[in-house]
Amino acid sequence: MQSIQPKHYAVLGGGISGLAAAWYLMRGTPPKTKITLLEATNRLGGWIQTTRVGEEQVLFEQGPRTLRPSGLSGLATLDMIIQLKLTQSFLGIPFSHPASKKRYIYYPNQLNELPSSFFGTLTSLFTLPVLKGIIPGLLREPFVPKRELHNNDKDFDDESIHSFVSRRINSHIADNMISALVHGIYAGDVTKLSVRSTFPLLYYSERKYGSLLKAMLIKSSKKNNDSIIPISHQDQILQRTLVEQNKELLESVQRVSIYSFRDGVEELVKAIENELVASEKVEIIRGQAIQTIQGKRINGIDHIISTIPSSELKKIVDNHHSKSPSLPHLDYNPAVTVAVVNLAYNRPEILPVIGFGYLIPRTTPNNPNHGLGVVFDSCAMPEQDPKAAAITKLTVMMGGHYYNDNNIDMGNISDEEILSQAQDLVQNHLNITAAPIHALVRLQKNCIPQYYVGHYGRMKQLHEAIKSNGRYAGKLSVTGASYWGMSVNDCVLNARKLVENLLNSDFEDEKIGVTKKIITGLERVEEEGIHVN
Ligand SMILES: C=Cc1c2[nH]c(c1C)Cc1[nH]c(c(CCC(=O)O)c1C)Cc1[nH]c(c(C)c1CCC(=O)O)Cc1[nH]c(c(C)c1C=C)C2
Repeated sequence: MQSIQPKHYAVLGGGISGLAAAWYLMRGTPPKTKITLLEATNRLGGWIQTTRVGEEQVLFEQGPRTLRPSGLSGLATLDMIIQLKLTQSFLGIPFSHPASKKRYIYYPNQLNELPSSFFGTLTSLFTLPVLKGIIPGLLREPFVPKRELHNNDKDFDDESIHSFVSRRINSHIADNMISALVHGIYAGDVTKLSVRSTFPLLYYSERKYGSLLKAMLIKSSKKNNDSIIPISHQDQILQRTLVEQNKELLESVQRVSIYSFRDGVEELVKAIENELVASEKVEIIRGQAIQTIQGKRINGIDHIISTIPSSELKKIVDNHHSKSPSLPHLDYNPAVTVAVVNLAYNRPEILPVIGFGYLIPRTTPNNPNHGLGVVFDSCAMPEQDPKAAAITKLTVMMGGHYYNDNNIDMGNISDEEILSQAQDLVQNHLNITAAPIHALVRLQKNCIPQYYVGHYGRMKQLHEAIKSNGRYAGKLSVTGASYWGMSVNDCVLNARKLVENLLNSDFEDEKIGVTKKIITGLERVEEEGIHVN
């Protein structure tokens, strides 16, 4: 990464995307560069939040609790972790560990263990109520015709996850297994989320091979190195570079399925924050929400990277006097609120099963508290609680799309009420009647953006609109969970690529004399669209 003229960058938002963008700018720019990170609240990290409570200092994760080392985005985060010297604190869980292998679905009134091996799969295909009808569905799948492209509009070729799975397998699987999975990642509604943007592997398997099973078989043959999901040239180069630079670490994490740190995921936030605070280039301004970014040059700032939710960006880019929005689609997708309740019990064996946890599909009857799932935290990382070896820790997650669908305003519901809902849920599902020794309630407001059907097409139009907007072209770029992937890994990778693109475009402009490329942060749309047929 290289840039010539020192510039002043503003990064809006102090969640993981904003922190990562500021950190990559700090490392890639010349000495006199100024980087101002603006965060509306008084804390950094967004929904990554780790808290220790009580005398035993029990660790509670109120946001993401583990990261995955796999894929290019996993590699980007690992690379960052090495640079931040966080490897000493690294806690990896191998694939063979129950917290990796054993996941459950609560349906209709019992825990169904999901298959984790081929032989496991065979037996559960016949026995699990949640997988009823999967055998005829899978036998039929290779013969289901590929969906026609309508009006030849490749950008808006899309459907809901529910419609895709019902069409190719059957609606029982979509309603039960897949709706549960969607609760465990997006806290979202399987009938509204875009298959193309949330499960691109399914979407591109059909587009490329005409069938999910055919795609799986072709991919499992060792001769085939083609990726099903299109990979840009930039990503291929980055992948090769990161593998080359981190060979040793990659070898050591080969068997790791998920990981965190001794003091939880927030260690990553703190490590980035510490380096930013120590840098002369960086100023962090907290507790101040930015009101507007109109005007040619805002207080001498050359470029703004917005990582705040797109609906918040809309409020500050739109000119209140004009009727049409300055930039399209920024507030199209809603985000969902998740009630996260951490519970600790002073008994080691309170759970009926061991594993990662369980998910609750939309079809589970009797779900008055809008439960999405429960994580069995103490199964995964007991090392995080050295002073409380004999405890059981759970995290109950409730709400998500249910709050939006039922117009529930959680602002009026007290923490005591939310805690009592979570206790009610674990009593009904897990038969836990004991009182917890510690409990923590956090309403994570609008924490997960929902990529509704047509998201790809809208992002392409947004990309074009930023590029052609006289006010914002070359001065504003966007990244963060609102646009393209909401996992921690996605946020880190997308921030890295945006900063690399920005700095390379400055370099080309000033050194080589070519016309500066306008970077929006949504460059991925240019590559991906051409692969749809
Ligand atoms: C019950 C609700 C939720 C659980 N986790 C989340 C919710 C809403 C949030 C969440 N889960 C994942 C992500 C993205 C990746 C990340 O940042 O780590 C987010 C925001 C990952 C994830 N969780 C599950 C799956 C299958 C995935 C995708 C990839 C992976 O395998 O890691 C399953 C799962 N989530 C929860 C439970 C109890 C569960 C399975 C039993 C909790």
